[in-house]
Amino acid sequence: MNNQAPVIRARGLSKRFGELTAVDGLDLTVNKAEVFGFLGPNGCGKSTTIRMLCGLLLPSSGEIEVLGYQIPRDAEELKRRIGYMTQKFSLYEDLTVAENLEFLAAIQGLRGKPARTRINELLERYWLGDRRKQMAGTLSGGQRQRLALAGAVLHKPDLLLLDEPTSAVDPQSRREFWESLFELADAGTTLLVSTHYMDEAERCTRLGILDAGRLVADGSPAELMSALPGRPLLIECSQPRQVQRALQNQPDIISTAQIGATLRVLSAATDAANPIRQRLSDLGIEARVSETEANLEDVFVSVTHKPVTAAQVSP
Ligand SMILES: Nc1ncnc2c1ncn2[C@@H]1O[C@H](COP(=O)(O)OP(=O)(O)OP(=O)(O)O)[C@@H](O)[C@H]1O
Repeated sequence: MNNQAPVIRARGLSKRFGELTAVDGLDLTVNKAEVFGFLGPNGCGKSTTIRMLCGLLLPSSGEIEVLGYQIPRDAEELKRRIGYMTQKFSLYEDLTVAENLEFLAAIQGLRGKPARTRINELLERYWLGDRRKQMAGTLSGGQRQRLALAGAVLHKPDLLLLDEPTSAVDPQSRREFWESLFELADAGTTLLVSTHYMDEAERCTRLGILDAGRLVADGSPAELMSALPGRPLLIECSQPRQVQRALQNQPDIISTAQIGATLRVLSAATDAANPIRQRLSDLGIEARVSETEANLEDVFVSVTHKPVTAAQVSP
């Protein structure tokens, strides 16, 4: 494979389940050593896309090339070169930490000293050295995901596909997990990670936002934020709900979200502050309106027209 060739290249990728189009004409390119984030509302087609890219699910139409392999035709060869991990713990709960990795190594034909060396290295790297004899079923959420990651990279894959790997873990474990992902990317592994969390999305080198099976934004977090149409504004007031009602259904207002006593408003107009000040003053509402820096939540709301839920915002 030529070094310049993308690691993942999908064109016109679609998946239909009966009447439902889960993935709709997706064009996607992921380059070597990128940490490509897949962000999108529930049910927008992230898992379905990842499963097609791994060769686990047949597309209804479209072309996929991963690491130079045509998928689904070369899916068996591809499996040896990729790691795949989901939020659901897929290892054996009644085997110990070390036994799980030994089992995976044996399946991949890695035995004896090379297997022991690699397993010890992974147990150290993923802070599981003192847990090697513990049953996997008794590990904490964060430890389970670190074990699953160790299992997914045991055979040193060139590409790692992770489907919401941190959904079931606490914020501290999520940060540690992401440090491990960056170590892998630094060593040349390409990563595609789906997530619900904005703080994780912000850390990706490039992001694709999916909505109803379509790619509605693609770029680095900084590029997406600078391309945001219109302006985010902060409105400080004593009655944010009253202000929210006053601005709802106004032309140019894309979204309003209450954060404590402040209202965050996204407006499609470039000079939105003055008309808003005027409208609130006409209604006799006292408020301080100021422009603010765009963040990824603004991008998400503007391209999907869906609110960001509390669970998606960094704790
Ligand atoms: N095997 C299946 N049969 C029928 N419908 C399916 C199947 N798999 C997925 N879907 C539907 O396809 C759509 C996309 O699902 P998918 O799991 O890819 O979304 P997602 O973006 O990963 O969602 P979430 O963030 O909630 O995990 C959903 O409406 C889902 O119900």
